[in-house]
Amino acid sequence: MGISNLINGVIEHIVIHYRWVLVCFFLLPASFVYDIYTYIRTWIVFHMASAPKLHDKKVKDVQRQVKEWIREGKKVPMCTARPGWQVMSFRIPKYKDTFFNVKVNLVDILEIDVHRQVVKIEPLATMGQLTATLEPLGWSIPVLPELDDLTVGGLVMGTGIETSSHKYGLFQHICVSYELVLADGQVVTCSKDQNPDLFYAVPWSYGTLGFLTAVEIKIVPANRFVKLEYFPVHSMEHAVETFQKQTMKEDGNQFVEAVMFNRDQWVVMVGNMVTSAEPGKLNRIGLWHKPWFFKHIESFLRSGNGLEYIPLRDYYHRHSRSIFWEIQDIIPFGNNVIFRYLFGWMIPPKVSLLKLTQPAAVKKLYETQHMVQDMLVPLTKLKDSIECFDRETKIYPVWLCPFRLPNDPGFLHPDGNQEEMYVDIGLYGVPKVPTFNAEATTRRIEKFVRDNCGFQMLYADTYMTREEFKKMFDHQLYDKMRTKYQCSEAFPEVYDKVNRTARS
Ligand SMILES: Cc1cc2nc3c(=O)[nH]c(=O)nc-3n(C[C@H](O)[C@H](O)[C@H](O)COP(=O)(O)OP(=O)(O)OC[C@H]3O[C@@H](n4cnc5c(N)ncnc54)[C@H](O)[C@@H]3O)c2cc1C
Ligand SMILES: NC(=O)C1=CN([C@@H]2O[C@H](COP(=O)(O)OP(=O)(O)OC[C@H]3O[C@@H](n4cnc5c(N)ncnc54)[C@H](OP(=O)(O)O)[C@@H]3O)[C@@H](O)[C@H]2O)C=CC1
Ligand SMILES: CC(C)=CCC[C@@H](C)[C@H]1CC[C@H]2C3=C(CC[C@]12C)[C@@]1(C)CC[C@H](O)C[C@@H]1CC3
Repeated sequence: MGISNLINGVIEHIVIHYRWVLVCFFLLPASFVYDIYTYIRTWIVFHMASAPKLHDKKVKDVQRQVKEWIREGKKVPMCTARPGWQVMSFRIPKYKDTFFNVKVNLVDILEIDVHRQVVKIEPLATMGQLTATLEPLGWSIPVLPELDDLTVGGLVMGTGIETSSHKYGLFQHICVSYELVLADGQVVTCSKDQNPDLFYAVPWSYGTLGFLTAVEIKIVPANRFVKLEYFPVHSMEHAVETFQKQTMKEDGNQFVEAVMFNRDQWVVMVGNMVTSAEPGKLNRIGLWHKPWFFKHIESFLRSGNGLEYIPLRDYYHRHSRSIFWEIQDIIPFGNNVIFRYLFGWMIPPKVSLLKLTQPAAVKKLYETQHMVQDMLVPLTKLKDSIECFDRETKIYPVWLCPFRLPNDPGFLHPDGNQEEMYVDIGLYGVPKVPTFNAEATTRRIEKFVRDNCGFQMLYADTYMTREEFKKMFDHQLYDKMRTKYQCSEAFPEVYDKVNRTARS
């Protein structure tokens, strides 16, 4: 007994402290091969131009599966068949094992209509795929969430945010129309003019109103570079003021974000697209040997204000290589210059593969001593929120990204009756307060956010009760649509998919 405990302890120590061995020798090559596979597949699909032709056939297959569920007596609710390990969150949804799994394998970009300025995309197309497609054509989508593997479907049914959100809103606010297969198997299209109630109820519905089969998203002209200015600030009061000023600026910055390295050490960044770069100021931050972007940002705290030109796609995916700053816990020496030159081209390991291969000891460690949360609060509450999160977690760096929240119908709208500026506060990392307890701390933070008219992003762990959840999110329109489209047997409620006990 004593020996087996000792052996288990040693194994656990190795698994936790030397995870990089598995990651470097197996996951990085596997991620690389997987990327090449996706790249070749996409290339073939595009060059055979088969994607648009096959769309209707693929939608019919989704309808066929829903009708099969009806024929079989609607025994259990439905969900997509996308495996839980591929989902961009800490957790694996438990319901995937028991629900009726519907395969929605629609992975292509269908049409780029430059006259209407929209791109029509299938739900499993990823952000990496979209930037790779649109950029060479001189287009982009106005809000491009940065992790390459985020899917269009997940961002519509969940939510998406980027540094241009203070201008354009969340991912849902750049969507023009959705095509869905409903619980009775019929296909509907909804937009602001056609079935508007359904259109406003779809975002944040987490696949509980129907299966998404295509989305039309606005496109905007894209320039080659982002002129990025860095403003290091050394006091919280001044930093909050700078961040608010840059967000609300009259003539408008195209991109605004800030990274806090501790309560009083911030770097506020503002960017604008430009067609050319000043000589000597071009920085291709996406190259394999470049320092992790958050480390690069931190260097401005020492060197003072900065200005550089970054290729557009490198800017969009600037946090991808270091998975924000999560990679430092996985490959602690990964930012070492020798490692970067030798192996940087294989970085990052795929989030899905990290999830799939994480040993039980690592999972437990992340559950109890790690936090991944995005809290959306009114910009006017930024200082109070930071003080609360600092008191509760002392997690740094912290990501700050402002966004415009229009007063549209649906799951979330501002407290007053008019549009309001909000800010996403992203906490990713190891809490440094001795009192941290995953459930109790998160519940206190959730209460603070609710009391301040804020929202929690639901890819993260939510510990709220159903009543608290309904207080945070306005269910009126959602409930109406669930009744109208007979969803009660077909899909669970959002809460039943996202609460902590629904995910393992
Ligand atoms: C005119 C045009 C039309 C196109 N139409 C379609 C279409 O109808 N359907 C379609 O699916 N594609 C379409 N594409 C996409 C095309 O196949 C992409 O350009 C290709 O995926 C890679 O482009 P790249 O060489 O710029 O990628 P790179 O810049 O070499 O890619 C680098 C990184 O981008 C990310 N990435 C690239 N492709 C993907 C992907 N498929 N999935 C996930 N991440 C990826 C990965 O992180 C990858 O490591 C179109 C492209 C063009 C130019
Ligand atoms: N910058 C950003 O904005 C970031 C956002 N995120 C979050 O990540 C999540 C997206 O991750 P991703 O892995 O792409 O998506 P997921 O697979 O996590 O999907 C999210 C939800 O959308 C539903 N869904 C997805 N596709 C369809 C479809 N075709 N029809 C019906 N329902 C669908 C899923 O339903 P089901 O459960 O049935 O599969 C699931 O409930 C979002 O919640 C987003 O907020 C994460 C990191 C960064
Ligand atoms: C920008 C916004 C709104 C959110 C960013 C969230 C991400 C930083 C996290 C979403 C899923 C997270 C996972 C991990 C790191 C942080 C995220 C990418 C891991 C890779 C950490 C290591 C674990 O072993 C697996 C995790 C899977 C999910």
